[in-house]
Amino acid sequence: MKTLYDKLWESHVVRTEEDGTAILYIDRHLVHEVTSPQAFDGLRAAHRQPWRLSANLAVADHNVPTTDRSHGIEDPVSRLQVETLDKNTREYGVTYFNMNDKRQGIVHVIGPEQGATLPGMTVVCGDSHTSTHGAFGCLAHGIGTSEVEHVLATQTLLAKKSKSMLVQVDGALPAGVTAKDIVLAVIGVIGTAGGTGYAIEFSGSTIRSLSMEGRMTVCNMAIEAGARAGMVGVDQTTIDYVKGRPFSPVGPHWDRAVEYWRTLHTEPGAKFDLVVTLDAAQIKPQVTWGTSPEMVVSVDARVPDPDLEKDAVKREAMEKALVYMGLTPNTAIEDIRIDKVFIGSCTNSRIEDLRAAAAVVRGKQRASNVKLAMVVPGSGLVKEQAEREGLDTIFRAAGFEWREPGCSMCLAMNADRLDPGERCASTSNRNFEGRQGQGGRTHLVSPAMAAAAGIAGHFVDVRAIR
Ligand SMILES: CC(C)[C@H](C(=O)O)[C@@H](O)C(=O)O
Ligand code: SF4
Repeated sequence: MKTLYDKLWESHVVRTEEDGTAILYIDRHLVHEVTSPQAFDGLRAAHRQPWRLSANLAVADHNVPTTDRSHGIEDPVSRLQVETLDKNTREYGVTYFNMNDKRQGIVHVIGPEQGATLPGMTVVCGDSHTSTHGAFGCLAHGIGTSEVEHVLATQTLLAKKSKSMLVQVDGALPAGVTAKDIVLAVIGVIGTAGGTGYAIEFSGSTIRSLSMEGRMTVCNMAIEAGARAGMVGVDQTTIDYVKGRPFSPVGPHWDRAVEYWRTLHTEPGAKFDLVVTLDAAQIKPQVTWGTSPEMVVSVDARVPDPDLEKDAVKREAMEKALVYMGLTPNTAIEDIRIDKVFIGSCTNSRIEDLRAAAAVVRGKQRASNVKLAMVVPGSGLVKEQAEREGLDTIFRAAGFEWREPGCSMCLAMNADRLDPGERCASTSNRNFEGRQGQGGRTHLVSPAMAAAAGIAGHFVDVRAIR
């Protein structure tokens, strides 16, 4: 009996050495400006050409401004980064969505949106959140810059098979609880090292009931649980999403593909190295309080007290995090006031996320203590769709800024950032020290929770305002 991971692995192994090192064939290589310059330099130095040009798709996302782009990029570092990708993709003929192309967006949003990510593929990118694409029944993970060069040159990757973990979530998701809350709750249970050495398959009736957007949110954060890859088996939801996208197969190719894709799930009785189960009914909206995604509690809880932690290492980490976050133990999460709101990132910038946030802010006003609330769509196409639905008008009327697509304040490689000491309700995936700007304080939440915090000025339980 095979797991989905076994099937994906076996169908891509070119050769396995005695020590288990394998050469994996790569179907899709996504490229962005941060991790590709040296790879292209290496290719150039070795007088090599990309092995299979059409497997590559490039986009600029991390360094692009989210304000008017018609005059280019002001910051010289970001400008050089993006111009280098412009130049490299032109020189090698790689398909590229430049920053003024409406298909441009965060690499993990545009891959699926374009149908460049298809079930059964191996998908890599020089970016840790490539795990997102596993939502399509893909084996998808991040690679380093030297591996980017290797994939460009050979269309293969050296890899070792991971252990397998099943995260099984069953039951109906309570109102106001989202895919983001599921994955934060999972990380709260297994910890940020819990997935180390594993490929995680997310399964169970709750996961199956999620849209593709929700499944992507869950797989996106598999990396924050320490796993290299996260994945979900293919079902009708997957196939419906993929149909008719620009890079998707058509005609007889489509039919044959669908037939194969339907086999991409774990067989009943297949064994996993580790199984973790969660009851969806027990999951509440989640808010991180610390500087690691595992430092997370439910919105109706309080900031934990390190004095109650028996493990000395953990206690010290908690104390340090609380100092950085400027929080006092036992403060009710709902009493934490915020300065900024960021709705965006490859975790939560898809149409469904923007709809959920807009539903909360509709007809209301940003709190006076919230200096900035920004909504950054994941791609130009998401932006266009949202505008068709009037979501931009709802956000603007509520005092939220409506921006151009990109990574933005998820990691502050562009002009969007927190000032030292500022506290942010953010829909992104990492709350590390300085992640959103030096000295900035990040609380990870779902889009609805971020929107609600922007209106109230502090965290509130979205279940209460529905
Ligand atoms: C810049 C890039 C290499 C990085 C990653 O790998 O994840 C970034 O996207 C992030 O989220 O920290
Ligand atoms: S949105 Fe954030 S997490 Fe995603 S790729 Fe960009 S920087 Fe990385």
